[in-house]
Amino acid sequence: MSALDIFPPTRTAALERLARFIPNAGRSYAARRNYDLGAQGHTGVSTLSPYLRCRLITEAEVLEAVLARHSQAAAEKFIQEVFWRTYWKGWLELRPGVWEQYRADLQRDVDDLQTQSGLRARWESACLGTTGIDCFDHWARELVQTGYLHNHARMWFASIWVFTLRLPWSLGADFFLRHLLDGDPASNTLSWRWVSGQQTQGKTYLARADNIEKYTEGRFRPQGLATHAAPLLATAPHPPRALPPTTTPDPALRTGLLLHSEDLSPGFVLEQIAPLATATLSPENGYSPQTPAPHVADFRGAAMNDVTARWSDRLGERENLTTAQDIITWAATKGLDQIVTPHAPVGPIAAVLHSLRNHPDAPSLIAMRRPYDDASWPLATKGFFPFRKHIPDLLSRII
Ligand SMILES: Cc1cc2nc3c(=O)[nH]c(=O)nc-3n(C[C@H](O)[C@H](O)[C@H](O)COP(=O)(O)OP(=O)(O)OC[C@H]3O[C@@H](n4cnc5c(N)ncnc54)[C@H](O)[C@@H]3O)c2cc1C
Repeated sequence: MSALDIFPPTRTAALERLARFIPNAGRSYAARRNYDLGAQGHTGVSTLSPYLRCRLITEAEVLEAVLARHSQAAAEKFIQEVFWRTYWKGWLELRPGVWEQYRADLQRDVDDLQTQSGLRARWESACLGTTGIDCFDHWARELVQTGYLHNHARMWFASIWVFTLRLPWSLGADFFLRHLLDGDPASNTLSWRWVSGQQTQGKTYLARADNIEKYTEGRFRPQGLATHAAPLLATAPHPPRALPPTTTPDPALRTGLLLHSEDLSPGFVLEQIAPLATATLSPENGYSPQTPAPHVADFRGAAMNDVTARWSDRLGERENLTTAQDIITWAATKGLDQIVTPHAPVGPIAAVLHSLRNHPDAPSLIAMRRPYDDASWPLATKGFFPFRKHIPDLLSRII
């Protein structure tokens, strides 16, 4: 089955998946979430991540549905995992330089692939799943075929990549970003940093054969894994910035709506505006200097078609754009005074919007942040454990 057969890119598919999962979101999730039973057996987890990633369904909707069926205590573990996503998004949003640093490190490592044939051969073998470490090879192929990996497999895979195969962490993060349907600048970059010991200073994650054997129910017991995981060279600390303020649209102005795959639930924007025209923004690959798997762009493109079809009576004419200049031309052609868009967190879409803002001919750009993000992101100043203490309060305020 292809990635898009497993993850149909529609909101209907997301809602059906959520409904199927809800009965298991309580204590059974806590008991089963760490077991990776193979591509056909990811039943202990929700597999909602591709949908949450582009907000075909939102975190608030998922949490609300879970809390309608389970108590907060029973669903504590699942709720915390959703808030891991929220925490990583907020953490990176407060420190956009970490994404820039990753992009620079990655470009350097990709350049090394051109000049160091030994490194290139080891990297290709890891990406093709021909290292001889059976579990690792299996996950490399599962990722390429399905666009998804179980969380525990991601942790083991990243650890083996860094500490056993001794490959640069940024090339591993890039391999994930080019293939995961849920590939995310925040969750992916920061998780790889966490495994390799750069996120929580001095702490690394070591994949152990007995742990892999237990949580794959004996499918694998790899030999020859690294027995030590010394943290990679620590990077300079990144003090958090304040979140930039948001502005509100002026309903009296001629308004265009700009949609993008960072947030495909535009209801909260359409409560405030009646757009004369709508454009969808799909920048040329800004996730990687290398070619991404076609299923990633196909998923995002189809998800965007799904949202524009569902909201068609509210959107006016629709165009597809890729650059800041395209947006300026579109706004001029339609005579727009104001462009309204859901806020795009750190990543390639935010980069296009940033260059639009700096362009002298650009119309005013209003990026609307959700109350969920506004309430939670500023709390991601330290580690997850201080952040976690706020979850009950956040739930009472935003759900
Ligand atoms: C090296 C590495 C790379 C990762 N890269 C990504 C990525 O690019 N995009 C991404 O969405 N997640 C990433 N994760 C986090 C996590 O593995 C996935 O979110 C999870 O496996 C998705 O499966 P699920 O929807 O079945 O999760 P469930 O267990 O059902 O959890 C529900 C939701 O909570 C969120 N979530 C769960 N666990 C985590 C976590 N540890 N960190 C952040 N959010 C979490 C996801 O949105 C997920 O859909 C990464 C983890 C590691 C260790």
